[in-house]
Amino acid sequence: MPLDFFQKIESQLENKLPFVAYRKPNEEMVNTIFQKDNQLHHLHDYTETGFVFAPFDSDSPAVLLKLDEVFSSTDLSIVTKEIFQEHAEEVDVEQKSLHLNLVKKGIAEIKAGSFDKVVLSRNIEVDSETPPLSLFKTLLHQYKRAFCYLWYHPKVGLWLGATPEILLTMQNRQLTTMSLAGTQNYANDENPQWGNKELEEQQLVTRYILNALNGKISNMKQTPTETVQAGNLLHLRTKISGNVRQENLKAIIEALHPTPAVCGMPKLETKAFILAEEKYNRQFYTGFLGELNFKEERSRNNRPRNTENSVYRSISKSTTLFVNLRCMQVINDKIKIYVGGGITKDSDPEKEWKETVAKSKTMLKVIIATE
Ligand SMILES: C=C(O[C@H]1C=CC=C(C(=O)O)[C@@H]1O)C(=O)O
Repeated sequence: MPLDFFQKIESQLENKLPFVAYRKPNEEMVNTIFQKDNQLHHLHDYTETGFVFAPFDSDSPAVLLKLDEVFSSTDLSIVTKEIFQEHAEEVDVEQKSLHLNLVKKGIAEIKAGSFDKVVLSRNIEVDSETPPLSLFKTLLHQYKRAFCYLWYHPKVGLWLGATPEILLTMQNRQLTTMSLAGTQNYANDENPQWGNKELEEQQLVTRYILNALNGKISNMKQTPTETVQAGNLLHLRTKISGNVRQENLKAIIEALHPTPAVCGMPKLETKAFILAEEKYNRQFYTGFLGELNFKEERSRNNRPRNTENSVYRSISKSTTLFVNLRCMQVINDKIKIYVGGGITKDSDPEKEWKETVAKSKTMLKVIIATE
């Protein structure tokens, strides 16, 4: 029953117990995973089963929620205010100048040959006393094509988001991932045009992924690059798939994360630059989250009728991880929204600032509509 569904989440939150509620892109089903105690479990080798919540910096541990109680509902009939009225934009002069300087530093390093691309970010603090569950309902209502989630652990914090980016899905040995980068505002144009900066920025991510997976997967395929909508924005996307040679999820995730869609190229140099130069801690923004080694039961019907059904049931493992973008963190009566963008030699600092402003609207609009 719909009422019970949200009431259960509410009481888990009141009891300060860990949980996640989420809906996958273009699906109806909202899933919840509850942990029965407040223990903090860390991930060790990716052979575990549970819901993973990993930070940007893989030198910090990823959190694993145990599947103590799992339930789902499709019939939620969520009604929230239709949002998307534009609101007057206040420019935070100090934030803007800090971000422009950071971007200029990044461009200077690229021009000096230190790296090819770096993703630079910032966070925006907003006052809000809106209950997180109400924010989550608005997310569900507004962003049907995104992975929408509300994640909570009393020892870690509370995060929400509506991300357009898959890190990877793995069903038995079949892997899919994507290269998502390049941004422009959505303007209801059937044939949006992309500039060279965006095309190159996205191609660089595709090349990185193909290279990272080289030797690890066979039968590698990539789709033609397409434009995809994410809320008020458009991005360029190429899907990449193949068969994993040796089932080693840890090695594949370590090869992919963080991709140049959220970090840079080369990985180590740009990660060091980000950690040193961004004057705040990204924590779980640009990390990843999702189902790890979930067991799915499949039954096959094309067998003789009079044989035991159970013989033809097989258990398969599936992992579905999303990159934590378009997200926010609730800290008492404050909300932090996290945004960033890919910087290349052709970046214009003013445009990069505007891109982060545009990206921040994905979450800002949710806060405004829910108040
Ligand atoms: C880093 C973010 O977006 C990434 C994903 C898509 C497009 C991006 C870009 O155009 O810069 C970023 O690589 C963010 O939303 O904070």
